[in-house]
Amino acid sequence: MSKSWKGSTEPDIEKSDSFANHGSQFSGDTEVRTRGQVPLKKLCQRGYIMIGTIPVQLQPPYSMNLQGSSSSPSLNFSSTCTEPRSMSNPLRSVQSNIRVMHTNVDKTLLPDFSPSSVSNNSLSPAERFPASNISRHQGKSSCTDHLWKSSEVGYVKRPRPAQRNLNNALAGYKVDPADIKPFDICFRRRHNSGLDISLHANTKSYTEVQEGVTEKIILKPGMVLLKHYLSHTNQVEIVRICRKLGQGPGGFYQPGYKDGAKLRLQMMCLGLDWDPQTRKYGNKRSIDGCEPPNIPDEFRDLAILAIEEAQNVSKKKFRAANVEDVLPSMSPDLCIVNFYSAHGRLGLHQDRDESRDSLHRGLPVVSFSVGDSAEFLYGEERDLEKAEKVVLESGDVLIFGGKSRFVFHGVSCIIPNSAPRELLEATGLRPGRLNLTFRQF
Ligand SMILES: O=C(O)CCC(=O)C(=O)O
Ligand SMILES: [Fe+2]
Repeated sequence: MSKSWKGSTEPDIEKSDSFANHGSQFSGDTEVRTRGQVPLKKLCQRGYIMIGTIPVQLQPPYSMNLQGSSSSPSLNFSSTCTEPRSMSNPLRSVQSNIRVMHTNVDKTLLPDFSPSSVSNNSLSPAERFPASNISRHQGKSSCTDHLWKSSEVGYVKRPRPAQRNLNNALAGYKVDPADIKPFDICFRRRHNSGLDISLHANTKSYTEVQEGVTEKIILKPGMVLLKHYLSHTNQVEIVRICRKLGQGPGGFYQPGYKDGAKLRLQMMCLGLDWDPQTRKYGNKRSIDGCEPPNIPDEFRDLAILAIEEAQNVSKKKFRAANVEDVLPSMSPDLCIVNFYSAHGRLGLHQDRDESRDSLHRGLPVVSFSVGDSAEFLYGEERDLEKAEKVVLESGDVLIFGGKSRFVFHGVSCIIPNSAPRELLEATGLRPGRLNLTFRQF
């Protein structure tokens, strides 16, 4: 998303109590973000003293980056999501056209709607991300904190906070360990499903709510909803992989804005990092210098197949000589993964932080929903009164490109206890919703 979304109009943001102490962890100036070694003299200028050869930080944040708009009109969703909703689809048999995802993982939210964000993209992709930088790293993390290691079961050992802070300070990054502590989207005792699932007491079974051929709904030209497109196997793998990546270097964290407000979700970027403060993409994230994990091939393949499916239905509907004019193809090179807990939301926004070329061509955003359902709003204007509403359920894929690339959209609420029972039993997923949005920079 061009997370402008999450930015300025975000109604669900909460002010961090610890803003005074931690706000600038996210908003260092460009010097602070300088990659590689920071000259010791500069460290001292920034509030470090030297003890022997070790620079020690005296104060938290030096400079707050307050440039640009940090606030915007607040939009209040009048949420009605208090009850589980009945799922709309009748019983169907499992669709066959979705590949079962492989289990090998090659190691590996959000935008701005202000018109100015497009002008931020005035450089070509090549200028902003030279080819050498945009290629994904293979296997190894280049996180400044080289002590992070994945264990076989997918958990990570991290260095102690003091060591981590020192490493990052030396490398020019400022990290508040509280903001990057590993976030596990699943309950740890996943095999004790009786205990876990009791927290989702009203969950429905797939067999009650879906299974079957994908229902394809054209919401607007270029905007297609594929109901129940992701198979159970796909969804389980998505949870499993996101869980693992989310706890490693470059994994989930709760992002914040320049003004210290926090987004009401956990976010992780794959392929390229998206910075909610600058609304720009980059190869490393500014909080701790970690490179985003690669987009797993399985995810990419599913996203591409979903676009083809949406193109097929669009072609029929609009009798287009060239379906690319209605809904262009896209090869994802970045993915923003959001985990919304029960109270997660996302304000109305447009996704427009991708490259000028990508936006100009209307290359689509592909959005996967897994877990609890969400009330999703969309419309031509940033106006809640005029917005249309659709419920996105676990397994749904939403695609918006072409003329709908700049549609305003947001999540007004997460519907409690609406995740499929089998998914929870297979994964131990916590209450909440996993959303993956794929784009091409
Ligand atoms: O969670 C969703 O369905 C929407 C996410 C979104 O709009 C974004 O990440 O830009
Ligand atoms: Fe978005």
